[in-house]
Amino acid sequence: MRAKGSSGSVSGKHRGTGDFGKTAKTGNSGRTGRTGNSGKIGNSVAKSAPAWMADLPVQIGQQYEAEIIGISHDGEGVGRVNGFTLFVAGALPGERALVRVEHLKKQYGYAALVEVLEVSPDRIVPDCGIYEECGGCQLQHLSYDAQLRVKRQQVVDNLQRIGKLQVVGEPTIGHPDAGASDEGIVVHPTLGMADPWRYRNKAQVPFGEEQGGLIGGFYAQGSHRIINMDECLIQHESNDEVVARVKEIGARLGIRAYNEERNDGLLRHVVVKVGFRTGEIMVVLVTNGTEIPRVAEWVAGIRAALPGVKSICHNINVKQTNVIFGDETRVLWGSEVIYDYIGDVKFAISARSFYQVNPVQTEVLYGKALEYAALTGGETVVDAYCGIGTISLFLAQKAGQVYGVEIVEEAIADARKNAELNGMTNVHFEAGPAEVVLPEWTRQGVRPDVIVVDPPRKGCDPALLATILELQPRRVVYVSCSASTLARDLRVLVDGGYGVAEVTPVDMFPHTIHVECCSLLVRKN
Ligand SMILES: C[S@@+](CC[C@H](N)C(=O)[O-])C[C@H]1O[C@@H](n2cnc3c(N)ncnc32)[C@H](O)[C@@H]1O
Repeated sequence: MRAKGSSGSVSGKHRGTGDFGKTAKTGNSGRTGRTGNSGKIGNSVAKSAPAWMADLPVQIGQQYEAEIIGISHDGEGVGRVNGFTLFVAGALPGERALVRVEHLKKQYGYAALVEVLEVSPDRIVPDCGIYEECGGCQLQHLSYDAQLRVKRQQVVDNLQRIGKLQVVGEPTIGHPDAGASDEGIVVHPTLGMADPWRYRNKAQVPFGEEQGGLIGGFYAQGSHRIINMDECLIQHESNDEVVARVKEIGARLGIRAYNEERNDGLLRHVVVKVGFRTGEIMVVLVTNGTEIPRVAEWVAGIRAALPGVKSICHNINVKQTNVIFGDETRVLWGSEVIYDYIGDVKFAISARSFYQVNPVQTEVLYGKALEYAALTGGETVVDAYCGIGTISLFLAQKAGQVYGVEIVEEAIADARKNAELNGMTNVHFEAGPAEVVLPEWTRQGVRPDVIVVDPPRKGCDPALLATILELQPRRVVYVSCSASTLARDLRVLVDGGYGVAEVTPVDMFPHTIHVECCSLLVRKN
């Protein structure tokens, strides 16, 4: 394909915007002409470029027409030019686009989207006014239906490419065990949200100053520069409301924001948590200092903002770090915790405790895990990587005995408190690495009928998978936030005698590229 001239400075995340006819120009790219001066950028880079670069079919600074054939795990369009792969932020599958190469590796490169020449029917104008600057969402320029399709396809691709697993064409409805054969895995359509907005129950907003005024919002992509934000469309409305009120009160009281470079100023972050089912709100002011001036006025102002405020806390973080919380949290007013429910299970949420951020979809995900576990009341279940015990307690409602293991001691303390809160006595929690604790339980005679795993992105420890294969539970339910490590681990379990009955992707984070999955494996013999 013929190289086109460079159009000059196009930078940032370009996602064609505006009214899409046959072609669309990029959002803030300025000059997007298809011809122009290709000299300077290409030539200056070429002088210092390594020798292998000259042999590639594309060159830095040059423009090309690319066919966009997929979407990467970072949400960039995957483009092909003369058989070479270019990642193009803002381009969508099915599009043809004019792109300018910015960075090259031996096997692939990165290009800026200059102009969309053939627009995908799934492209939409993002609803959010700050989508271009903010790194929070990656897929707002793709219709929600298409997002769900793309997420399912990512799971399928990973199962096939990494797991070397066979996926049957279109999902079928049947008994969960029906697919536990060699015929192939059923990957269901992604379970999405009826209303995929305002789903987050937690906001963590950094504060700064602009022209002497207090601002709060998000960090511009790849930097620690704070951009002011009035609303975030994936946050619960009350979180936006609290942040606005904190800005107002801070400005009125002349509070200085923390400056990371100079390590001075007071207000660092405001963290807001809201219980979707209870309506209870917690506000945490994180400061660089032990005292908040005129604290009573803060408390009164925040309480007046929303009737649901049940807890106002002060976290002290005097370290020169970008870690949000410091070690000490004080209650300024109200309760130390707020409460929320997942299904019928009640959870206490403190300033520091982990809690799933999309409670609506958490119920969908755990509901799927419960369905796949097929509990009848007497089973022994192990929940490995259990966090604060959310899945354990959800399953304990239908199981004989549940054992939960988690490496973070504080999370296990929360899990025990939550079991007590719900009067559940058939759960046992232990802190430690799952790959060490599960073999210990085995030595003590624990024989699980079902093992549920919900590991971090890196997937299950090989020793844990080996123990599962030794224990041979009838069912393994694998909850995953990374399709690639899921595929790798499923291959190990399949080689060890399990059939993958089915996989259900669940959209926990609409408009972002992330996808969670719940998979059912059934022992073959
Ligand atoms: C994806 S989270 C799952 C949390 C929980 N199941 C939930 O839904 O809230 C993964 C958890 O695994 C824990 N973890 C990481 N490595 C671990 C290990 N080797 N053994 C046990 N837990 C581990 C992390 O601390 C984290 O809480």
